[in-house]
Amino acid sequence: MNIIEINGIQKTYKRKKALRNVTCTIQGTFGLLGPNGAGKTTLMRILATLIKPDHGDIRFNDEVSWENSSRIRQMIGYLPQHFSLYKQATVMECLFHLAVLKGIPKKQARAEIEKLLHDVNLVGQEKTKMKHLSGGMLRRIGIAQALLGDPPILIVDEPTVGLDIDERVRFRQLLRQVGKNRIVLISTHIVEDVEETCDHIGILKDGVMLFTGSKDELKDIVKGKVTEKVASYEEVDAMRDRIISITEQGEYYLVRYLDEHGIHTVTPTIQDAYLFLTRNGENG
Ligand SMILES: Nc1ncnc2c1ncn2[C@@H]1O[C@H](COP(=O)(O)OP(=O)(O)OP(=O)(O)O)[C@@H](O)[C@H]1O
Repeated sequence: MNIIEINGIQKTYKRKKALRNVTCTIQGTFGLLGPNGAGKTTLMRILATLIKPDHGDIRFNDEVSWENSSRIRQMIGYLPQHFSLYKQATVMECLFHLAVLKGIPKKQARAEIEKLLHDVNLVGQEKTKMKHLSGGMLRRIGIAQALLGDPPILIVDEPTVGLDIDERVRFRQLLRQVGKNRIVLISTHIVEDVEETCDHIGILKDGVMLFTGSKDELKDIVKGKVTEKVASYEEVDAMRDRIISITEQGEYYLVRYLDEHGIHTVTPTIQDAYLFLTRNGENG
């Protein structure tokens, strides 16, 4: 099984510490979840070999060092947060150009692009100009270009930002499907992205990796610590630092909140655990 081992990565911009001694293992479909400014894009860009860390090392399958960037680049497909290329070109022209840049022989490129367009459900759009694609279609073309050359690692930064609900659902399904036979690393601040797409989760805040593990392991952290009750406006106000969600019920509110000593606890979700960790720091 493919595996990326990240060991003691640090990165500072001027005086801002963006990553502090990040150590973790990435395999399967891995969702990197964190609030704005957590350091997600910095870690993605380091993994995509676009920037270098100040300290630490990364290895792929225990053999290839990330310092061998030309070898690593051949193994990575990368979809940055803002992907929009060659607006005047057609889908086929754009993908063909990128395939040639990736070193795919011209004779093979067309057949590979046709297969990828099938995989991302965009058959029939070969002649559509890039500027006429919807946000969701553009993200799917982004995945197709990242998969040119069939890399064993796919890195996707903030995959569903700017997509409508339908497109989000379809895009998450696509990521699941392409993650069947490669590492897919997704960075996001949207809990549903990792919930529906990833088997493994990492939670990053202020440059510190607070958690890595499975979805069940994450939920276990808040087992017995999530409660629901009907409360008045005054009660809601008093507990506002611990609230996860509020639903209006006539004059009252159904409040879901974190309570270490809760009596009537409910089954925790990934969102509960994420809020617990990012509000409280390491291990709560
Ligand atoms: N080129 C840069 N120069 C200076 N500071 C930077 C630079 N890039 C990022 N930072 C800072 O480093 C920290 C981490 O940024 P990063 O973009 O990696 O976080 P993020 O989790 O991806 O956040 P977002 O979701 O908002 O993009 C932030 O405080 C950011 O302001």
